[in-house]
Amino acid sequence: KVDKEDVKKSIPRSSLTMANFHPDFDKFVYPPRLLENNLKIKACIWMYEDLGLISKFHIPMRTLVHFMLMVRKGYRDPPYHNFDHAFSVMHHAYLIAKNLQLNSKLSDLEVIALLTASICHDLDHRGTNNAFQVNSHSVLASLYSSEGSVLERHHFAQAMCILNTSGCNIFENMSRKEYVRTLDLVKHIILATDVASHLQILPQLEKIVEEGMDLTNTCQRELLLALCMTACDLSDQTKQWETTKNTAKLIYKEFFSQGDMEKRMGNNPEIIHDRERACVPQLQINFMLHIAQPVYRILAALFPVYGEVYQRVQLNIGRWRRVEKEFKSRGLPNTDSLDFLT
Ligand SMILES: Cc1nc2ccc(C(=O)N[C@]34C[C@H]5C[C@H](C[C@H](C5)C3)C4)cc2n2c(-c3ccccc3Cl)nnc12
Ligand SMILES: [Mg+2]
Ligand SMILES: [Zn+2]
Repeated sequence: KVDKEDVKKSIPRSSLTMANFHPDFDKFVYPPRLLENNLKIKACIWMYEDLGLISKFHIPMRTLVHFMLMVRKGYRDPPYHNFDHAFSVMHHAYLIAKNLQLNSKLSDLEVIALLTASICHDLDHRGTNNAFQVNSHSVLASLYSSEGSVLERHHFAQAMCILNTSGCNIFENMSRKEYVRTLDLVKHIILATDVASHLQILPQLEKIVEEGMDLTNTCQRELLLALCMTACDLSDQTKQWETTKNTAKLIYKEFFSQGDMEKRMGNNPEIIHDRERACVPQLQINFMLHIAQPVYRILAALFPVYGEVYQRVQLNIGRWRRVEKEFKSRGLPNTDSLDFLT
């Protein structure tokens, strides 16, 4: 007797509608950095499909494929701010949309804007931060420093270039009104990834937690989208220790390279960029306590199902505290020798 289940399992579920990247692919515990590179484009397309966005906005498959290939090409290869980071950020946006049932609280327009902003949010990142653009008088600074969020404005400009490339405009079948609104949302969400901007809206987010969220209010919907985007941008901190540890290695590799360049330019780098002065576990704990943890605490307060994500951030902070003690007890030199990270 051939069991029905066995027959179903034997059918190759290769069609897009039954993607099988991993049994936990749509769970908060899944670390997207584990997915092999040549499946990432297909996974990006699957995430739009699974959220019903391809049919809702009549996105031609060839357009979505061309768009994704152009986005991947639009990333450079610094240690951290590369396409792998963009993919992991988009994956967290997909998890939030799916597991927080955002489509019942936000419009499909807001969901597709969040997903698209996620994969585009660091386009053409050079591995140096906003302060470096200004101090080095980079071309980007000459373009955008008067308005602030120099890099983020460039990332959005790059996303617009891709959408304006023929055959790549995934929003082409939207009404004029929808199209304009979606681009405004993508811009708002990408600009929200400037941590300085996030810190400015933090008091308003705390207020929403105290007073309860009113999603009929457009400002509050846009604050929620900004919060979700920051949660996605920092989502490596919400995975198992291996991911958090590896991300620290990549981020500080990028930070210390910037510090080396600043020294060669005769400028004094921030401690966080100075391989001779930085104590990585301490800096990591500072970042998690003051920037990352509040993000996940607030999102978990607004959406209880997100509590498991907040718990994992807490676990990782505890792990870094243990590492910091180890670091100090061994009197390790403040080099960037993160290899000690067991
Ligand atoms: C692990 C980890 N550590 C991080 C430590 C520090 C900072 C950081 O920007 N600090 C600040 C500290 C003050 C106030 C503002 C503006 C500047 C001055 C610089 C923020 C980011 C960190 N970060 C990010 C990240 C998220 C968004 C953009 C860029 C990055 Cl790198 N993603 N992961 C991490
Ligand atoms: Mg960024
Ligand atoms: Zn980012």
